[in-house]
Amino acid sequence: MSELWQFALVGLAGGGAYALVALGIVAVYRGSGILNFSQGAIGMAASYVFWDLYKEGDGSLPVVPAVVIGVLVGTALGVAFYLLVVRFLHSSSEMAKVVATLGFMLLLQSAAVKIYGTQPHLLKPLFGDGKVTVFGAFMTYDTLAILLITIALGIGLTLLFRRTRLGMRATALWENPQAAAAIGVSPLPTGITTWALGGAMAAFGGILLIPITGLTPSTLTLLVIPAMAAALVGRFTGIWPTIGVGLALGVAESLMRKYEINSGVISSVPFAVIIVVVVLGGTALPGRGEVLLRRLPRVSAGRVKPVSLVVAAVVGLVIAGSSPTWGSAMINTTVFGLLALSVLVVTGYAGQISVACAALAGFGSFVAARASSDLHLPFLLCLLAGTLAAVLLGLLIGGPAVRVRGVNLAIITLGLSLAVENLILLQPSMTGGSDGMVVESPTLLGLDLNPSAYPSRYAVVCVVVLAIAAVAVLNVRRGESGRRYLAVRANERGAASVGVSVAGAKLGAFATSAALAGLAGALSAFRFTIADFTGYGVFNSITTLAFTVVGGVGFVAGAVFAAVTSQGGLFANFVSNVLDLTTIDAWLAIFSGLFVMDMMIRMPDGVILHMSSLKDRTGRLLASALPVGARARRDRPDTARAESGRAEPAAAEPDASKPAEAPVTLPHVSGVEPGSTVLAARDVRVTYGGIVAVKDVSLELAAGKVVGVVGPNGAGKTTLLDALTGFAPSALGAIELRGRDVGRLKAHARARLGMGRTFQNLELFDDLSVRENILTGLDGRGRAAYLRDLVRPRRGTLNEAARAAVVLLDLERDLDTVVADLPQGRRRMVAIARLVAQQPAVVLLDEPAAGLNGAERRTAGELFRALADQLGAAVLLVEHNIDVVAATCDHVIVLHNGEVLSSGPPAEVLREQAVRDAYLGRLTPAEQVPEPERH
Ligand SMILES: Nc1ncnc2c1ncn2[C@@H]1O[C@H](COP(=O)(O)OP(=O)(O)OP(=O)(O)O)[C@@H](O)[C@H]1O
Repeated sequence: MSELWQFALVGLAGGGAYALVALGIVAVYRGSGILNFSQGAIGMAASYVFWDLYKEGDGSLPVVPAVVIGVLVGTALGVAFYLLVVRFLHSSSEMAKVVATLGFMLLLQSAAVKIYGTQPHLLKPLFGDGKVTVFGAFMTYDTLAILLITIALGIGLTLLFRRTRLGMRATALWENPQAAAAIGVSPLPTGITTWALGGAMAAFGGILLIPITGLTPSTLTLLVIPAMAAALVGRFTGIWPTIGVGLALGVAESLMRKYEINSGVISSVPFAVIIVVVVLGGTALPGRGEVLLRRLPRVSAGRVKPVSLVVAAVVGLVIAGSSPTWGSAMINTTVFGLLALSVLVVTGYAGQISVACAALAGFGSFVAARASSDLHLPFLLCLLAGTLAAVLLGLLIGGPAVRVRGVNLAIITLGLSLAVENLILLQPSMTGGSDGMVVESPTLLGLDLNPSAYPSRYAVVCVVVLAIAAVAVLNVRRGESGRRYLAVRANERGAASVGVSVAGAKLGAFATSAALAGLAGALSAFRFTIADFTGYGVFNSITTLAFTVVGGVGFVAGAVFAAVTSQGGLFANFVSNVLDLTTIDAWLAIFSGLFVMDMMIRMPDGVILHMSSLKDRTGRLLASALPVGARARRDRPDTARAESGRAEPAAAEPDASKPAEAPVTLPHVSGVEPGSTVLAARDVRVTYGGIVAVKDVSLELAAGKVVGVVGPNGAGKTTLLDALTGFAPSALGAIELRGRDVGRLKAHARARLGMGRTFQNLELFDDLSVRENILTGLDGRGRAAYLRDLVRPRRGTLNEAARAAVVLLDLERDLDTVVADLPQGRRRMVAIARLVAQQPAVVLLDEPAAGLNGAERRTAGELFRALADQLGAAVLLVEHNIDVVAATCDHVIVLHNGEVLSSGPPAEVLREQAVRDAYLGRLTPAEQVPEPERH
């Protein structure tokens, strides 16, 4: 027992350092809304300065002034990064913010390697060898100091955010930046202060940790991962939960050390526990209002341009074959290119910030090498084995993405990559350690491809593989799976409402991405006679993500750009061998970090989009100088659209824009008898904590009838819709759709069975075109699409119902317009067209006429009626506008405080005194409830 206690006390030192770094992350997040992945790197840089000055008494300064200067350096780094980078990112995407901090991390890390090298430095305890006794066990002065400082900073930060004007301003800015800006709160003072504090805490944590972990550029930089995990449990704002988890992590690691548990396990298990906690606390779909409208990186239309492809492949082959050095650089480039494509699929298309590609590649490499060295499988089968193994691991790493999103997912994937690295890739018993594993020389059709002997031959194979992968990734973009990914990336709730399995799409993206990474790793396994797996650390994942985002994370050309400029790639070979600048490598790494930050400020959509718009502008300039005939030939209408990443028109389909010869009608939903009960709900109840939002509501919806639901704000109308459609996880009660119990089905499964809905805030896919928004509701739902689209993408066509809706709602001209560019009234029409296209048997409309003008409201009212009369659907209409309700509905239900106050024909119900009191009380006696136009 006392021994356990002793180990627990020892663990408090490391845990305190985790907590200190994590507290810095919390301070910075609360002050500027940014999760600083460079927190550990700031601590590392400051620690090197301290170590340089102190060097265990050999330097020029005693410990205290050296610590003070180290902490000041950390403070200055934090403030400088805020002033030069962060403050320009306030309206940037989450991804740009993450990548900018990763860029700073790369900059500090490569600068430290350049200046100090990678050899570890050790220090004796900073506060001497003294100890205090705590319940029979010893605690060193260092540990005591770390603990006291952590607790003092915890109290200080709590007071800062609760009691000071600056802290309250920080909270205001964090909770509602627009409102805070409107009352004149400037983000600058809070930003500077919190980044200064963050930098100081990172420095403190780093310096105090040197005697425990030693000092290397990577150890302290990677401290950010457990620190992020601790801050994640405290949701990046809770100071004391963060401290508690940080300390617990350190203690757990120390206790495992007592039982001599494998070091890989020690560094992975506590973290794994945190991941489980966070994943269990996550949700399958974001809640109402949780989806923030944010700018997403642009994505290409996915057109394969055969000429560009052939030119690129020929250039690649020529370079690959030109000399062994270029061949080698080409192998590096293509391997990086595959990794970048893997990032493109999961992060660019599906919007999941995953920092795991190197771990997946490492695993693919490991399995391919084992297949060669143990099973002596032929080269191609080894590649296949590596690829498939990575897919399995990818599904495992992607698992949390089903319930965790955004930067939280970035942290979790980082942690899982670290676990893969520690548990598999760095385990000598499995991989042969630094000795590596002997692989057989690769051959193809009898041709020896041994990269050491024939780098050009192997490079040619790699170029062909990359070209095929690039075409497959472009195909995915044009297919059903691509639309699913983009729908999920844009709006998970909207995607589920049209029947897309959000979890399925995320896992599909993770699997495809893992296949590409695994293939990259498998190709690398044969790079030399001995495969080693030490080069697949999290820094490689970070660099790949950062470079791909800089190139353009939505564009295959962006991935190629990232590959060409990567370490050891074609550009680096050009600089070191053609320009003969052999010492450039370290500088290139430093410039890369600077470049990444600069790009996130100036061109967050990537270099490629910028180059393409430059090309566009030059083209237009040239065109204006050309004779008229030549100009007409040049100005093909689809050029700008394809290059700007806008959607291209789908394959041949009847032209919806032609004037209709007969009045357009919506085609009848098949298999639904007019007047039959389509949806029956009994005793539906939804609670949110202590609030009962819907109290035992029962209702029936019949085909061809419109039921209106009215009630004051907060009556529970939307919650009732959420419960019926599967968006309220806490809902109880029985819900039957066409006689089938759907109460336990997820939202997307109910949508597939014919339950269509709109949302108050529309939940459209803002960065997709109107046509693509509608197509997402029409696409097939099979899993086969994830494989089939790689080869034969289904571009999709608008069905009869969609075409009719497009004409009825006057959307013909907007079909290829990106939805974000439409005014609100037109966006409402898109939401309705997307719904109609699915030909649902039940239609649930949540305030669909809100914000429409008088004429638009009348058209909308007619359309809601047509949904029942022509489409034959059972319609439930939540609406505040009594004119619309009276004119459209056959039956009205009045909700008040979650309960049915009254129900019946509109003319009767809307006249009831109790209803008027509850909801219509604002009407004067002179005002009459209009007579319904029909029953
Ligand atoms: N996610 C949630 N967490 C906690 N309470 C919630 C949540 N969603 C809704 N509520 C509460 O449930 C009650 C019903 O809200 P709901 O939005 O369904 O009403 P509503 O009739 O649709 O109102 P409105 O007309 O303003 O849209 C309200 O008291 C609301 O505050």
